[in-house]
Amino acid sequence: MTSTTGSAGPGDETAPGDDAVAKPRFDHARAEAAIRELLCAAGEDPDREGLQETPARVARAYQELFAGLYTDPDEVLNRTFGESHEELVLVRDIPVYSQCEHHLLPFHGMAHVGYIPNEHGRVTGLSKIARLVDLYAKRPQVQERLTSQIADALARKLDPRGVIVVVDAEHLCMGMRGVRKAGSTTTTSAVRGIFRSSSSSRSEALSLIRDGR
Ligand SMILES: Nc1nc2c(ncn2[C@@H]2O[C@H](COP(=O)(O)OP(=O)(O)OP(=O)(O)O)[C@@H](O)[C@H]2O)c(=O)[nH]1
Ligand SMILES: [Zn+2]
Repeated sequence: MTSTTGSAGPGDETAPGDDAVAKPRFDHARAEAAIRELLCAAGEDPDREGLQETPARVARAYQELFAGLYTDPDEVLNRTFGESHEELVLVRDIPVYSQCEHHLLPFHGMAHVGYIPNEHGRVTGLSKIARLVDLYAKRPQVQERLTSQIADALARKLDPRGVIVVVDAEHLCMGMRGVRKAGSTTTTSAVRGIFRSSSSSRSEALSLIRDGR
């Protein structure tokens, strides 16, 4: 099994029993110590009653929020099946919760993912598309990279005629701090194949994404 993240990344250790390829995993003890240290740095007392279990809780939360670092995207898309459908398949309004890699604050919104299968009609289960979005969202991210990683994984595994991905999201680092523009949203798109070369295919998909018709 190959790792998705190469050699760099948090918890960069070999999982027990996997001596063939170094597979990164979340280092819970290290994360817990770091959260305790952060509380100290903020002038808090990590031993006061309300905070005693916080480092362990936050470490568990981050293990979940960064779970996408430890899953191979190719595994998610390994199960495909033949279905003679050579028109658009579009999954709209997939909820996205990610963390901006600059501030480790959430950005959240919706992803819309469409593709046109190739002439062999290889399609994937609809849930696998939502799993793919989750996998790339659950890691320190920027919205542009999230969008293109989803498109590239689908292009690589399904060899479709085209892929279109649109993500609309609000970044809390722009709302609750810094420039404080709560409610502003960012839209990113990535198009591959026919959606790049044909403006009419792209417009049709975009209007389905926006209006459902
Ligand atoms: N392009 C892009 N920028 C992002 C994303 N998430 C956060 N940012 C931006 O990353 C930038 C980081 O800017 P810096 O100047 O290094 O950090 P900063 O001083 O905290 O910036 P401010 O947020 O402006 O206070 C900010 O402009 C954020 O709005 C993202 O997904 N894509
Ligand atoms: Zn940010």
